[in-house]
Amino acid sequence: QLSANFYSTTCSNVSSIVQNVIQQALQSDSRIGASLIRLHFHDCFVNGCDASLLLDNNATANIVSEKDAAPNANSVRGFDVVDNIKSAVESSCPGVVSCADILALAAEASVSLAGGPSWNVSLGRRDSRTANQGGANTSIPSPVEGLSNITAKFSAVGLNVTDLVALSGAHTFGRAQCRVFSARLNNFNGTGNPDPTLNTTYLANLRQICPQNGSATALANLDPTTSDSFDNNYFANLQSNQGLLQSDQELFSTPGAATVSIVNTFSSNQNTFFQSFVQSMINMGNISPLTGTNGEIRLKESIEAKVLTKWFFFFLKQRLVGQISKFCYERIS
Ligand code: HEM
Ligand SMILES: [Ca+2]
Ligand SMILES: [Ca+2]
Repeated sequence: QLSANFYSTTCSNVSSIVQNVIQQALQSDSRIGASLIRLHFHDCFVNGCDASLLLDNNATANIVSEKDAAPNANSVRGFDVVDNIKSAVESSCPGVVSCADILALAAEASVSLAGGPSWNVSLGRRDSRTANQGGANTSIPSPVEGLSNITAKFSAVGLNVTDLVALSGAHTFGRAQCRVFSARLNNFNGTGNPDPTLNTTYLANLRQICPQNGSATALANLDPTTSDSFDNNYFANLQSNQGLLQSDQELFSTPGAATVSIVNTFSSNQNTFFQSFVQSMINMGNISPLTGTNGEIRLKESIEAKVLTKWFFFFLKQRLVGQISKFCYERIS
């Protein structure tokens, strides 16, 4: 249903608009690309890729925001850049491009700007009028729930074990807070010892970043070797017991798991990883999108902007629209 040329007549340069805003944002925040691809992931796993994640709490509209679900609260970031992207897209192509497609395009741009593969993003998703906080709590994998549960959560949205390993490769960039992996450092599962699948030098480094009475929100690189580049080093890290999250290391260290040989393949051949990653991003981006006349194209237009449109003050309208900041965070009907 989705198609790469969905906006070819209505917003033909939408990809480059998105890419330019992210390139700008990267100047002051080397982490932002990682944060943006994660938004697409956390959106797609809950009610499909429909920008449900972006809706803010709103009692009158009956929205209980997914942003406050456990996997997202004090964790997902990058909404200000989503704002800037929507704003830039609106000033070239008013009212045409969905927030859900912006998240998909931002994910691709973030990967390619970090040195990873580029691909044609399938487009035509529309935005939800609902959010599902309960769904976000149950459907998004936790880093401590074990490989079989995580595999089941991927399977529930139509993704297989190859998708799981390939997409986990997104942990080749970005950061994680001490609180999501510190259980591995000292008293793993009540053993009184650290996780035995942690490389000892790496363990010592992590203990420095996350001392026992230190800040739970201190940050470690998900990829200790090439922290901001999109490459296949993540898989070599797993082979040397340097996966940061329990869920990362289990892909390689679970005896007999189907994921082990896939990690080995991706570690030995970056091209194979890149090709699989692209295919799996397309698979993830296809999770139950709203299309046709379902959903809406979110845009919080001010009353003034609507009146001005009526009176054909088109340039003024565009300027006004450019000044509204909450584009993707409220449903419009
Ligand atoms: C396989 C199951 C997965 C689990 C359990 C998981 C878990 C996590 C956790 C716990 C964090 C750190 C959050 C924090 O400290 O605030 C994180 C960060 C991240 N995740 Fe995942 N993740 C998974 C899959 C994915 C997938 C499929 C993608 C994208 C395709 C992805 C992309 C990222 C990125 C890029 C970051 C860093 C974000 C930043 O620096 O802002 N993850 N993940
Ligand atoms: Ca969603
Ligand atoms: Ca890397």
